[in-house]
Amino acid sequence: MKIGDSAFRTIWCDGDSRVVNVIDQTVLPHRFAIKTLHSATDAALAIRDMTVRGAPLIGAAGAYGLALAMNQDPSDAHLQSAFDQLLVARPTAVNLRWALERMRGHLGPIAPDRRRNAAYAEAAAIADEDVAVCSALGQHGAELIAAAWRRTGRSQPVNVLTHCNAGWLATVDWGTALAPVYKAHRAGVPVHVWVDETRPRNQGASLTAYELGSEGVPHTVVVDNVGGHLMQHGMVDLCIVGTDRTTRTGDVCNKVGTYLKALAAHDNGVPFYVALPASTIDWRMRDGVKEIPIEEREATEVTHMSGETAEGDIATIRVTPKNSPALNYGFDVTPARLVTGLITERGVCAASEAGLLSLFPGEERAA
Ligand SMILES: CSC[C@H]1O[C@H](OP(=O)(O)O)[C@H](O)[C@@H]1O
Repeated sequence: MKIGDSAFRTIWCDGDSRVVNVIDQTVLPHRFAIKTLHSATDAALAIRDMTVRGAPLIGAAGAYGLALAMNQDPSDAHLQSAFDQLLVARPTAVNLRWALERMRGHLGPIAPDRRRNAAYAEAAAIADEDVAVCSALGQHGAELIAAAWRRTGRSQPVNVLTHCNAGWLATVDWGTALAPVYKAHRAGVPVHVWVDETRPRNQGASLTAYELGSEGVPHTVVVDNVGGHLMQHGMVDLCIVGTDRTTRTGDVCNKVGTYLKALAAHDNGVPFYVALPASTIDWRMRDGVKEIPIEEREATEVTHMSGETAEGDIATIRVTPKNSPALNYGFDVTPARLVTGLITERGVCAASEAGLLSLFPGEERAA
């Protein structure tokens, strides 16, 4: 997507030097900085510290992390050790395992002395596919927004509520939950987005607002807990969120707080959609609440906040008493019964095994 007059992806390879560049998302929106990755360790740290974040982007970063590993040492042992190091960088987004397993499966049969070029090519293919897939799901989702606009008699903008950041910064480009918003906006459908700030890392306030502002999409940043009030007062036409892992039965794991938005939407008859590429479906799992690993991050993400001072400096402050413990679960699971539909690159389906298999036949074997 565009930043100013320049088009960007979130991750790209400098072909000559074989290093990997990423937008440093820890300093947005106050700074725009590029971080260069030279090794699998750099990639693992970038995933772990959320320099790069968002399920599809985490997958692409893992893939390029293995390419960087093959650039250093293409041996079987290093392929496996880099795979293991990258896999544990963050536990919830299934895209990381999906991308690493795809890369290892592709590289394993190749002679070590021919792995480097093959690794960069496969990582680039994963990135390019993500762009195409998110563009396609954006088109399917845009039709839902256009239908909502028609239901208003084309008399007012469509109000979409989203949680966290599932925009182009969470993918290689376009995004998942925001891809339909961008496609609708560019097609002339008036849309306004309620942006959940999304404590504690504030991906909504810092990243979603930044993206929407750069694209000229009207939006309003709101505190996480106002969503239910907005829905009670008819101020939300539909919710669209992303996901880090969706089970074959349609249970959705997403940034913590998503489940509470889904409950409020269900209680107020507001359609609740989840946008996801196939790489986010975990066909091995059936019960999201029981099976999906929920990342627990450092308590300091809750007890402290970072931002820009009046002087333009980036500062971090404590927002809790020094001796108050804090608990920081990063995700929660929304049961399929609360999900109106899943927006995928192949179309929109019910949040159910039958719905997913109607779009992705042949996955029965993973039952
Ligand atoms: C398109 S996946 C976006 C997904 O990832 C975010 O989590 P995090 O920022 O911690 O990587 C959040 O769950 C988003 O919905």
